[in-house]
Amino acid sequence: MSNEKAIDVTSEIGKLKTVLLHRPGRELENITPDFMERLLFDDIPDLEAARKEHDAFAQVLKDNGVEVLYLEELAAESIEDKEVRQKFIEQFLEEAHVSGEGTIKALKDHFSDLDNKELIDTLMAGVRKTELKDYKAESLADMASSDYPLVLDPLTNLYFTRDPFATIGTGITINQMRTETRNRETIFAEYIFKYHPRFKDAGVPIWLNRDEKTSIEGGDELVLSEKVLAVGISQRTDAASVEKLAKRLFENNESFETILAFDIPKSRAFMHLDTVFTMIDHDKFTIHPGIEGPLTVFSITKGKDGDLEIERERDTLEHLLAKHLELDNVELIRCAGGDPIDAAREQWNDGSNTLTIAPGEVVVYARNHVTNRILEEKGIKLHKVEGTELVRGRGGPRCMSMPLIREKA
Ligand SMILES: NC(=O)NCCC[C@H](N)C(=O)O
Repeated sequence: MSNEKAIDVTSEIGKLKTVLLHRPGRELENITPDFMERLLFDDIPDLEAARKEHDAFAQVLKDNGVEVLYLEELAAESIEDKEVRQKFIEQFLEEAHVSGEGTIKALKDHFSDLDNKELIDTLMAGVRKTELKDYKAESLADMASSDYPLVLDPLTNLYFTRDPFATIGTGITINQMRTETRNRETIFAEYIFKYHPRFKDAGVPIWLNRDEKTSIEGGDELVLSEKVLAVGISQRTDAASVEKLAKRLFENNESFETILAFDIPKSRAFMHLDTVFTMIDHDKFTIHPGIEGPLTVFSITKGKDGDLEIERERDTLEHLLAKHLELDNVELIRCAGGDPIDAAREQWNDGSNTLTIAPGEVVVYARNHVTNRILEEKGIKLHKVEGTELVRGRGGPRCMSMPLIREKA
């Protein structure tokens, strides 16, 4: 590789160079109505249609000069060493709480026939009881009856690559996720940054790791500029994680000077900050009007002796963003223009969740036509993609992408 850094993201809007995606896999075919809520889905997607939509999304990125990397490929390339592969399987099964010696043995036999890519796809998809041949009950845990049809749960949310780890500057946070169902997603990041040839010797700092006691998810982590981050305190991210992140960044001399903590309502519709607020140009942001009333913003800066200086911002969001980003003005573009019915409908379908691929140029779901028309009227260039199946997991283009490298904005 050239002298480019492995990770380099100092804004939400600089031209996107390299991005990480996950093509929806068989995990979506292990969602059933009974377990849908726990798996964080609101409906059952059609895998083939979801893949078509996702491929079209990836194509838009490639057509715009973006290098697209796939999580499943990087993960497979990270476990080429036999011992690493073995360790990975052990850790994965342990964290999945697979119990029963017979079950574990049958799963390991099942995996032994698979090459690395097939293994990763299978671990992502989960394993049904009916897939295990030659299964012999050996322990009480194997023998006790259970109606549960899976021996290994699927990781249904992997195509939302934004959340399990997140890039900030030249480093990453490997996230302690809020929910049990998403926590194993971060094992892939652990192995990629430890063992993948592209990343292992690149000295990528890990600002927060997956064993933290408080949670944070990438949808709450927004890099507004080289100096300013916005982090949501949300249904998924604890205030304590924001403080830890601030300390780690300030201690390690990254360029960041201010963290704006956005305290947003804790609800499923607004699960992360990026479901209600994204940056789309130097001075333009999308926002869902539903959070403007209840929103409180705190600014966190470096205090004395390693302490943090925390202040509650009293100004309007426009003014405080302009002040911290050193701009004369900023414009907030309201989801569906603020119409209470259209805004609620379109935010639910990720109308505020844009992926910016260059200043003033974003990828959006075509279905949010009221918001899209307003963005176009404001001079934003839109790449519209279909998201009828993808949106059933409640995430949009920003949620489905993790930028690894952006040009300076
Ligand atoms: N950044 C995001 O808002 N990601 C969307 C995640 C959706 C997923 N079904 C979840 O509930 O975690």
